[in-house]
Amino acid sequence: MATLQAIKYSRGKLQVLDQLRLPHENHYDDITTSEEAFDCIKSMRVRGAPAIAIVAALAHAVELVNGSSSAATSPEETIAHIDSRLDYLKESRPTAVDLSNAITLLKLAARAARVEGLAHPEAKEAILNAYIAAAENILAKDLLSNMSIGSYGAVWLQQQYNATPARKISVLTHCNTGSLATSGHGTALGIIRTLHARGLLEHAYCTETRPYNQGSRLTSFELVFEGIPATLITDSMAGALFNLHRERMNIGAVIVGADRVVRNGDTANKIGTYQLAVLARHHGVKFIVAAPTTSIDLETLTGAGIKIEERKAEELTQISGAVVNADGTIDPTKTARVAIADQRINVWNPAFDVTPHDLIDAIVTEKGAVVKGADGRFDFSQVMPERWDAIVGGQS
Ligand SMILES: CSC[C@@H](O)[C@@H](O)C(=O)COP(=O)(O)O
Repeated sequence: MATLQAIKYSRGKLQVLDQLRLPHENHYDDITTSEEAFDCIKSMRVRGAPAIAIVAALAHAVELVNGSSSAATSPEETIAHIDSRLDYLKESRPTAVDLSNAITLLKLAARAARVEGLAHPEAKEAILNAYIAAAENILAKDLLSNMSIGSYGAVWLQQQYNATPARKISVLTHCNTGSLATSGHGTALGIIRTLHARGLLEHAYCTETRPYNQGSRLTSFELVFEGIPATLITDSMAGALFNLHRERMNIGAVIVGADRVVRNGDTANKIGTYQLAVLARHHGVKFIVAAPTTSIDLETLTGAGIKIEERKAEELTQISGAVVNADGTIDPTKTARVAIADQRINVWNPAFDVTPHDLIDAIVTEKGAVVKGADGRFDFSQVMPERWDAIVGGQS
C-alpha cells in the first residue's frame, strides 16, 4: 500500500511535503539551503519532532553536496562552517529536542572524521562525507525506530488489556505523530497502525488539536488514508468520551508523542496533552507517551527546565481551508484564510505543555517500554545506556 511521505530525499535533493496545504493539496517544496529549511520548519510546513530534525540535517547535507563549504580552506574551517549552519538551524523551533540531539550527533560525526596530518582537500572531503553519511543515517534510523516503537507499544497494550482480535481496544490520540511527523509509520500513530495491522484495534479517536489542527488536518487524513476505523472529536469532547468509555467506548489508552522527554519523565508535547493526561487519570484510562530515544533529553532534570515555544496570535484568530462547493465537494484550488475572532483580542498561544511524569503510565521507545519503578521514577538507563553513562553517570 502507498504510504504518506513527508520527506523525499536522495543525495543532493530534498523535497518536503507542505503540510499547511494538507489535506487538500499534495505539494512538495524543494529545499536546497539551510535558510529554506529554517523557513519550512518555522512556518510549520514540516513539523513533528523527528521530521524537523531530519529536514534540518538533510538540508545541510544537500547544501554541502552542492558546494556551500567551498570557501573553507582547512579542516577547522570546514567544521566551523558546518557548526555555524547547524547552530542557525537549531533556532528554528526550540521545544523539540530531536533537533538539538541530531545536531550534537552531526557535529561529533564531522569531528570524528578529522585525521591528523591529512592534507586539504582530502581532509575536507572526509569531513563532508562523514557529515552527509550521518545525516542520511538519521533518516534511515528513524523509520526503523518507529516500526519498533509501534511493536513495543502494541505488545505493551495487548498485555495490559489481554487484547485479542476478539477483544479489541480503542485509543485516543492527540496532534499528529504519524508518517507526516516522521520519516514514516510514526510514533504514537505508529502504535495505532501496528495495533490495527495485528487486528487488535477497535477504534481510534483523534482530537482536532487546536489551534493548528494537526489532528483534523493531518491525523484524520492519515487514518482515512490507511482505512483505520477512526472518529474525529474536538479537544473539548475528550472528557465526555472518557465518561462514556466504561459502558460503551472501551477506551484503553491515550497515546501521544513527545517533543521532549526530560530525565524524570516529564514530557513536553502539543498543547492540550496535559489536560488529556489529567482526564485519563481521573477516568482510569492508561496514558502512554511514544517517543524515540532521540526525543529524550537527559540533561534537563524536570519539565520546569523546558522552553515552551509561543506562536503568533493569528494561529488562534484565523483559520485556513479549502472552499466547500454548494454540493458539499471540496475545491482544492480555492483556499481561503478566514478570521474567526476579533483580530484585536489579546492571545496566549503556547505550542506545547508539559505532562508531569506521575500522570504517565509508560514511555515507549524503540528499545522497549519504560515504566516507573517502585520509587515512582522512570529509569532510562536501560534504553539509552551510553548516553545515560555519558551524561548522568558523570553526575552521580
Ligand atoms: C512524532 S511527533 C511528536 C510531537 O512532535 C508531536 O506530538 C507534536 O507535538 C508536534 O507539534 P508540532 O507543533 O506540530 O510540531
